Amino acid sequence: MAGLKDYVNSSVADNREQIEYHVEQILKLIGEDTNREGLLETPARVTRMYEEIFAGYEVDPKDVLGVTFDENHEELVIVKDIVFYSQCEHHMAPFFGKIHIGYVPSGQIVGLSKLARLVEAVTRRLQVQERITSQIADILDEALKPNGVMVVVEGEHLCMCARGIKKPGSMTVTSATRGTFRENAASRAEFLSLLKG
Ligand SMILES: Nc1nc2c(ncn2[C@@H]2O[C@H](COP(=O)(O)OP(=O)(O)OP(=O)(O)O)[C@@H](O)[C@H]2O)c(=O)[nH]1
Ligand SMILES: [Zn+2]
Repeated sequence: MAGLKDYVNSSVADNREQIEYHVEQILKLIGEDTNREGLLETPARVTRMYEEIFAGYEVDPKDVLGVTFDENHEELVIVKDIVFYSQCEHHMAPFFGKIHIGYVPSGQIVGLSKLARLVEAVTRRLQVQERITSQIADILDEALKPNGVMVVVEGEHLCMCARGIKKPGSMTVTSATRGTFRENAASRAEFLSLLKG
């Protein structure tokens, strides 16, 4: 069997058969009968699901903000409540919630849908919440060179609810600030007050 490094830069679509094979092995190893009717299609279903939940590997998040527009608006722009679903890299268990993105342009704006596309590209892969938060802030900062960026992520982690410490309902909140939001408490306060509205 090929070693892991042979698969660097490959994706679910390149490896469907192998993934199906290994899912079937896991089903056997947990004591299941892989010939029973309900499980016959499960390796293929799991592989199709992986194509969706790991679709981020097909995209370079930096490419999502490739098109920007010249615009003189230099006040806060926020897109809030962008729903995300990701997989924690420690347990491969889902975590999900909402992402709020704000920036103060400095000559360049970006199509609003591109912010949601950026969320998809960054979250549809194995992640930790902190890295999602800082990657979104850094990619926006790099692409738009704005006066400031602030990202807040609220996530519920199934690895903390369904297993381990078992604390359903606990919410992890992470934030990243760049530029004016890092330097200026009033900017952070304005962003947070607009999230409440
Ligand atoms: N910082 C951070 N931790 C995460 C995230 N997702 C999962 N974790 C944590 O990753 C840690 C992995 O800890 P380990 O001690 O290696 O694994 P474990 O024995 O399964 O840990 P428990 O969950 O405490 O049972 C756990 O504390 C998880 O809560 C995340 O997005 N950010
Ligand atoms: Zn986890």
